[in-house]
Amino acid sequence: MHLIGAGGHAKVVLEMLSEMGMTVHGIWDDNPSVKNLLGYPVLGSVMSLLETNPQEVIVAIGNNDIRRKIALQLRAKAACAFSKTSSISLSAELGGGCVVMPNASINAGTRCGSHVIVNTNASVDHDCLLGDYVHISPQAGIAGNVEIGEGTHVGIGASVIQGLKIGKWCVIGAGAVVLKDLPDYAVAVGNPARIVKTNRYAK
Ligand SMILES: CC(=O)SCCNC(=O)CCNC(=O)[C@H](O)C(C)(C)COP(=O)(O)OP(=O)(O)OC[C@H]1O[C@@H](n2cnc3c(N)ncnc32)[C@H](O)[C@@H]1OP(=O)(O)O
Repeated sequence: MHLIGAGGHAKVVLEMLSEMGMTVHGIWDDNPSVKNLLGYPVLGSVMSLLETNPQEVIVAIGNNDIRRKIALQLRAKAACAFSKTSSISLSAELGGGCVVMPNASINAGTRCGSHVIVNTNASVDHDCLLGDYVHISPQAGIAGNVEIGEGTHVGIGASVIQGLKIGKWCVIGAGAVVLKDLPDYAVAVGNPARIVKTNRYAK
């Protein structure tokens, strides 16, 4: 197993992989000034890893758009990482590359696409649908039957009430309380959440 990314998010993922008893063969990052992660050496750039045709990789980068760009270049199996303190329903379905952090919950009937992050203490309740590259930040709460489109970032401590449809590549600000559907690319903040701008970087 190889780990792409050597930042803070990767550090938490690395600890979870070690808890799971997985052997990490190498850590790779495009920032040459990062030399090691938790005592593991950083071996080189992402491209230098991809040229070796690795068998199994986890893209441990918190930024949804960067994670997507790297994931699209992968031919290797995208591995998942789960904290032993996370709670994932047996009826939930997760795609490749998903990461579920300590004390996060994913309840019955929820389906996550690929490379989804459910961060520390976040709660995704029953029958939700999370698109590829979604990131649910620490302490965020997603009620039942919520649909969240590809690449959307739900900020730390935000809440989304039941049954809503959130578009793709949205950003929901820290602590926002979302009471209505949001269109694609919306950046929404506050309680109740209001759209303040458009997220253009991923268009
Ligand atoms: C383990 C980890 O670390 S996971 C990472 C967790 N990180 C997060 O959850 C970060 C979430 N990001 C935010 O909340 C950001 O503030 C964003 C993305 C919503 C907006 O950031 P920017 O695009 O830089 O916008 P900017 O800071 O210019 O804010 C625009 C307006 O919205 C307001 N605003 C921004 N964020 C919020 C917020 N969370 N709640 C209320 N108002 C907010 C600003 O005060 C500003 O208002 P003004 O125009 O009246 O001055």
